Amino acid sequence: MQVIKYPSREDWATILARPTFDSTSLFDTVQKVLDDVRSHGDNAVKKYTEQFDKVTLDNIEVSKEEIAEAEKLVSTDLKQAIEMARRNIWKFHSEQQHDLPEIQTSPGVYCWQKAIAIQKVGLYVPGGTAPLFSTVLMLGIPAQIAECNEVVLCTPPNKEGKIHPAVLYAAKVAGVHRIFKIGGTQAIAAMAYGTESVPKVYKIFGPGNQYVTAAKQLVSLKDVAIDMPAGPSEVEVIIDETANPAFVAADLLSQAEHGVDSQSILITVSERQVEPVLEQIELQLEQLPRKEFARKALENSKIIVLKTLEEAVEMTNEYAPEHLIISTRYYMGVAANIINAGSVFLGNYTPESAGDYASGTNHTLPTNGYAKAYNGVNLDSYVRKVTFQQITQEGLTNLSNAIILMAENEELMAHSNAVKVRLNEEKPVEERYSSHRR
Ligand SMILES: NC(=O)c1ccc[n+]([C@@H]2O[C@H](COP(=O)([O-])OP(=O)(O)OC[C@H]3O[C@@H](n4cnc5c(N)ncnc54)[C@H](O)[C@@H]3O)[C@@H](O)[C@H]2O)c1
Ligand SMILES: N[C@H](CO)Cc1c[nH]c[nH+]1
Ligand SMILES: [Zn+2]
Repeated sequence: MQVIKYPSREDWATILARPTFDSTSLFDTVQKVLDDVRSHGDNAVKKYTEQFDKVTLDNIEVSKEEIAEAEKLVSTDLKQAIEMARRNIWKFHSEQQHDLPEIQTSPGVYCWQKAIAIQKVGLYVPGGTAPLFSTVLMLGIPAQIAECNEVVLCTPPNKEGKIHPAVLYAAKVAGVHRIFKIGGTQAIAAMAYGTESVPKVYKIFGPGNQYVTAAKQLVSLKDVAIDMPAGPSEVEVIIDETANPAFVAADLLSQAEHGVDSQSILITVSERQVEPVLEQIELQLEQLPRKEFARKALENSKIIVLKTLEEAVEMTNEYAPEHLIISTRYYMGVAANIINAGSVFLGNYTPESAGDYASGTNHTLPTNGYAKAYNGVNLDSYVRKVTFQQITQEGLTNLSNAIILMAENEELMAHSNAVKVRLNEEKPVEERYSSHRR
C-alpha cells in the first residue's frame, strides 16, 4: 500500500483516482454482447455463457428440483444466520414505508402520492469469484416488502452449470420468483430486452464487475431503469491515535479481498499509526485464502497522512467512498460533516462487514464516486410515488386566473381552454351531494 504524507491539495485528485481500465474497449465489447442478446435471445445468452463462464447449458432456468436440492445442502447454522440477517434487513427496510399525506394545497385542491411497487424487477447477483448470497437478501427482501409482482434473478453458473446452494436458498427466503443461470453482460441484456426464457423487466438492480456495471449503464440509456452504478467494492477508513491497528487492517482487507479492482483508502491524522497498520495488514493478509485478490487490490490502495480531521473530512467528501468507517475519538463530530458517502460505519465496533451481512442496512451501494449523486438500494428503489389530484369546481375557480395567465404566456391556448370550458358550469352533481373523499 502506498503511503502518502501530507499531500498538497493540488495532488488530491490524482491520489484519489480509482483503479482504471480501458473503458473505451470495455463499452464496445459490452455493447456487442447487448445487441447480440437483443437480436438472438436465448441462443446468444448460451453462446456467451459458453464463452465467459465455460459451461454449456440446455436449460438456463433453475428448476424447482434444483432449489429443493439446494435447501438440503445448506447447513442449519447457515440457515439460522441467514434468518437473522433476513429479519434485520426486513426490519430496517420496512420502516422505510411512510404514510403519504393528502395535502390541500389551496381550498378545494387535493393532492397526494401513492407508493406503487415496480411490477417487474430484475436482480443481478455477482458470482464470478464468490457466491454472494448476502446480495440476494439485500436485493430480494426490499422487493418482497414493496410487493413487486415479478422478481427475477440472474447469477452466473459455475463450470458444472450449477448455482451455489446458498444463493438458491437465499432466493427462496427472499421470495424471488424465477432464477436464471446467467452472468455478466448477457444477464443484464436478457433482463433488459427479454428472451424466450427470461422475462423483460422494468428495472435492474444489483452490483457486479466492470462488465456488469457498464452493461447496466448502457441499457439504462434507452431501455430500462437501473438502481445505480455499483461496481468494484471500496472502503475508506478515517482514524486518529485512538484506533486499533488490527481492526483498521482487517477493515481495509475486508474490501480488498472482493476483487483485484477493489480499493481501500486509509486516512490517518496520526502518523504514528502508519507502521502498526502496515504490519497488521501483512500479518492478516497471509492468513487469507483470497490473499492474491487482496494483494493486487492493495496495489491500488493508499494510506494518506493528513494534519487535521477537517482535511480528512474534506478529502472524504471529494472521494465519496462506497463505505466509510470513522474510528476516531469523536467520531460523531466527524460524521456530522460527511456529505458524500454510500454507507457510514461509526466507532471501533462497527466493522463494514456488519453492513455487508446482518445489521439490516443495504450493501448495494454506489461506487466510483457516484455516492456524490446516488444513494444505495432502499425500499424507495422498488416503488414509484404516483401523484394523484382532485380539484373541486371552487378549487379550480380559485386557480383559474393563474393557470390561464401562465398558459397564455407560454402561448399554449389549449391548456388555457381546458380550464375555461369548466368555468361557469352548473355545479357538478357529485359536488352537490358529496364532500371530498379519496
Ligand atoms: N457495489 C456494491 O454494492 C457491490 C456489492 C457486492 C459486490 N460488488 C462487486 O461486484 C463484483 C463481482 O465481480 P465478479 O467478477 O466476481 O462477478 P460478476 O458476477 O459481476 O461477473 C462475472 C461475469 O463477468 C463476465 N465476464 C468475465 N470475464 C469477462 C470478459 N473477459 N468479457 C466479458 N465478460 C466477462 C462473465 O459473464 C461472468 O459471468 C466485485 O468487483 C465486487 O467488488 C459490489
Ligand atoms: N462489500 C460488498 C459491497 O461492496 C458486499 C458484500 C457481499 N458480501 C460481502 N460483501
Ligand atoms: Zn464486502
